Amino acid sequence: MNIFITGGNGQVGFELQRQFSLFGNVLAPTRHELDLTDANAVDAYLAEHQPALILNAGAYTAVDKAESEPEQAKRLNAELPAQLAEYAAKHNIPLVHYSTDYVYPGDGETPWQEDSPTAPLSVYGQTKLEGDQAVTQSGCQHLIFRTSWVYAARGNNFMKTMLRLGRERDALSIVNDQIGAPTPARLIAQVTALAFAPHHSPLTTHNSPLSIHIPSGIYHLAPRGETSWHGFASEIFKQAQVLGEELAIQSGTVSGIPTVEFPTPAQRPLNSRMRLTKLEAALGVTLPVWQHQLALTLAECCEE
Ligand SMILES: NC(=O)C1=CN([C@@H]2O[C@H](COP(=O)(O)OP(=O)(O)OC[C@H]3O[C@@H](n4cnc5c(N)ncnc54)[C@H](OP(=O)(O)O)[C@@H]3O)[C@@H](O)[C@H]2O)C=CC1
Ligand SMILES: Cc1cn([C@H]2C[C@H](O)[C@@H](COP(=O)(O)OP(=O)(O)O[C@H]3O[C@@H](C)C(=O)[C@@H](O)[C@H]3O)O2)c(=O)[nH]c1=O
Ligand SMILES: [Mg+2]
Repeated sequence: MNIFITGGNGQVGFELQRQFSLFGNVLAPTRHELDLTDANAVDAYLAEHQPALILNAGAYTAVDKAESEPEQAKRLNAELPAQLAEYAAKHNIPLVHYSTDYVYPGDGETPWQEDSPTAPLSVYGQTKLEGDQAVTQSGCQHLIFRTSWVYAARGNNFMKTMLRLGRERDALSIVNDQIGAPTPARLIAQVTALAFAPHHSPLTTHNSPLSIHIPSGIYHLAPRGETSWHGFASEIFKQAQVLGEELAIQSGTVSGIPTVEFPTPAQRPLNSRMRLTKLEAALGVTLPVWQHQLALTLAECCEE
């Protein structure tokens, strides 16, 4: 059975390749093998490989650049998921899709729920929302995991930017009024796999490893707890130092600044808090706290 992973070289897609290789034959074409902006090529790929499951981790994730490349962002973030969902509905196969805290307006301090009103502040957020809506409306079996602040030992992310800057500089200013939860790509892939692998007992009827065993819908997926980007950066430096990283910066010397002092092309939400109870209840799990998840990820990239 073929499992088609888009964006398999990205942060989430790579970890999905690890987890789902137990469940079937993983197909994860690189951008040279399959250009996801080419709708005809995607159709031809689907027709040739007849996947039994699609995990859509491909996306346009350059938040600032999306402001000046809205068409490209829309193709990857809105039209591609619509196309995959249409295929999934027609062939009665499940689709997993990934979404973002940037679909929410970011006001207030109350954690968002999956059915909270959306109001994206950026092109990236708007195109991601259109993707979510297309998947929801397609009628296919689906899971949409809304996650936030994704990082991993490989790929481009805030943690790796901070490790690089922390080696080069002895002072940094980081925004302290955007609040959310940093999520390791590996946690996202583990949780995705759990949604496909129910506990078996000899008394239960066999479930296919390629069918979803929780209701279709949107689920928030992040670790427990909350912090700011400044808090995340400070914790990265504190933990990296303990692991023996040679840093020019001390965790205590990172200055916190308001968003208005760090102008960027795209506006980002101040409140990215997300309630996690829907996912925890559906899967029967307790999500781990973000600090311990950071330790696991840092150990991977700070180890000599
Ligand atoms: N990163 C984050 O902080 C967050 C991400 N998400 C969502 O999670 C999902 C996964 O994100 P993440 O793993 O971080 O993203 P990455 O940017 O790490 O990976 C995206 C993948 O898509 C591929 N891709 C992009 N354009 C094309 C194209 N034209 N043809 C073929 N492949 C293409 C990239 O290929 P290549 O490797 O060649 O560039 C890459 O493998 C996305 O839906 C994202 O919106 C949600 C919340 C936070
Ligand atoms: C490098 C740097 C960033 N910042 C700020 C800018 C921004 O508000 C915050 C994080 O920077 P980033 O560029 O990593 O942020 P960004 O790329 O917007 O991260 C987002 O990516 C998309 C794909 C998502 O879906 C979101 O969940 C979120 O993870 O830190 C500083 O304050 N100082 C700095 O030196
Ligand atoms: Mg980024």
